[in-house]
Amino acid sequence: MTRSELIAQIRAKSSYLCVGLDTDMARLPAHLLREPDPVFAFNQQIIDATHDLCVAYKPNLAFYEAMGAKGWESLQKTMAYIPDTHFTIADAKRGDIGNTSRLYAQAFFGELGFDAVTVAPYMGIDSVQPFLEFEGKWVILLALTSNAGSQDFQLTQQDGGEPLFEKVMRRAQAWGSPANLMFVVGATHPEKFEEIRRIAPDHFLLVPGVGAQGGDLEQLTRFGANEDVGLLVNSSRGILYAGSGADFAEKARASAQALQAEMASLLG
Ligand SMILES: O=C(O)c1cc(=O)[nH]c(=O)n1[C@@H]1O[C@H](COP(=O)(O)O)[C@@H](O)[C@H]1O
Repeated sequence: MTRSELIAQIRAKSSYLCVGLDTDMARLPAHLLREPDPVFAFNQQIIDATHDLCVAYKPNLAFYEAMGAKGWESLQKTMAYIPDTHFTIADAKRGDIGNTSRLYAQAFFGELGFDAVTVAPYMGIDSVQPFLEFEGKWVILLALTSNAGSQDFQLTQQDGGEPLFEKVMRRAQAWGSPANLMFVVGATHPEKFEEIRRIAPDHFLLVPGVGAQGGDLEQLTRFGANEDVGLLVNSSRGILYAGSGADFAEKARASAQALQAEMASLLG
């Protein structure tokens, strides 16, 4: 999906919501465990209940890989079920020597057909470039993550006083463009969004950390939105597990709807 197609979807739906498909077997409603593929059955109902409210889906690979070959099958079926109108993100946090990154890119973009993959910047340009070389696909580079451990490296000051995550954002802008590169910035750092927009005014930001991790949608939108909106805000557990019974999909919809309604009002 191109940048302008993504922006058109956001405008049409007044939504920059990404639903995280972190589908955990241990948290599925009991009645679904009788299905031949409970993970896919759950995802199907979540997608049916939320597709008009969101513009993106982000399966987190760990939840599928943990189930071996069966998990991979559930992921393939889920990808085939997500409507073409939606931006799809493989949350895989990959990155390796170029030779290996090329095959990760083939797996997520070629084999599974995702629009985007999350990539760790730690190994530098040649670990990221093979993903960027895929025509029409996106890298979403980890910049400032939502977890407490973001203090350990990302927020440490480099020579010249800038934190490491800012150096990553500045340097990576020479590798890709706003048409194929986004950055991950956690919703748990609302005070950083103003500076981040000075560094990267045009790039989309994938913002996880609202819902279960407590990030504030109003604040991150006020400081993080640009004239194209420029945000994809993810919620996983807050939507998927809003209910735990037979009505889980209705509860998920209500949770997604509350976020979308707030987004619509913030977009004016
Ligand atoms: O890359 C990510 O998506 C990500 C980056 C980050 O800094 N923090 C973060 O929580 N995530 C992912 O975003 C999702 C957040 O899930 P919830 O906290 O349940 O909404 C999980 O799939 C995380 O792996």
